[in-house]
Amino acid sequence: MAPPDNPICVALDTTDPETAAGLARALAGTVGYVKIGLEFFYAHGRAGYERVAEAGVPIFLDLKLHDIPNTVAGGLRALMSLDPLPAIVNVHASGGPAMLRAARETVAEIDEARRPKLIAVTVLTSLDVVDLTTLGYNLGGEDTPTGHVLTLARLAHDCGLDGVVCSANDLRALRRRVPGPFLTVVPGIRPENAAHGDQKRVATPASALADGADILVIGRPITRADDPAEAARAILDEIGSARSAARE
Ligand SMILES: O=C(O)c1cc(=O)[nH]c(=O)n1[C@@H]1O[C@H](COP(=O)(O)O)[C@@H](O)[C@H]1O
Repeated sequence: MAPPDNPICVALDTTDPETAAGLARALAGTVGYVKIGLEFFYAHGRAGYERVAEAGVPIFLDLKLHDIPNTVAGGLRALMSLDPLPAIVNVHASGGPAMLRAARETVAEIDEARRPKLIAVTVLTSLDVVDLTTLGYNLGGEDTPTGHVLTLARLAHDCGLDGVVCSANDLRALRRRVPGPFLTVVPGIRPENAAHGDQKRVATPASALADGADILVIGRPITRADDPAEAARAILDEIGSARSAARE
């Protein structure tokens, strides 16, 4: 799968439809995707989605489905009647192999040219090794969640999914150990000096791309800026400068 031309995906985490649609319009032409998540979709559903879609920016519909296979398939099938279809949809890899295959079969009902990419969330970027241990995961003495991310990524790959959501910290191991092409969508992105907020496993845009990210999911550092389009352009410039420096 070829990496997208513009890797920036902006998370429109708001319940205000004017704000979401206004951001999508302001960012059109500057970013590759916008992301609609739980907050906005629970508040405004299809109508809100269609309003954001009017800006013409491809949409990552981030609803992180996680349930029994039949329910996830039913939920995804309902989403496959959205117009326009999202470019990307996701489920939780920890829903297990039967659920992942059911999800894959459901999106495959759409013809290949229009079919949304289906990706799986591995370990949330808000969780660190202490959280995973609290949740009862045996990390085999490792001090990062990467081993668990790899297990879930291989599972998603073997079930026919198009890629994963993971942290930048997992990318090098993932690129070595999971065969490509496999889309890597990476949240927890923070430009130098930006507040981390609730994110625990973070990286700068340039380092995430250097380590193999295809898409960078960025919310608050762009949406809370005085001028979101300018903030997105500054991140693209930073990425461009880092790439030129790496080539020299
Ligand atoms: O699936 C996601 O997009 C996601 C997965 C993950 O592990 N971590 C994560 O932060 N996200 C999403 O990425 C966005 C990050 O937003 P900011 O922290 O504001 O940049 C939010 O919309 C999260 O829901």
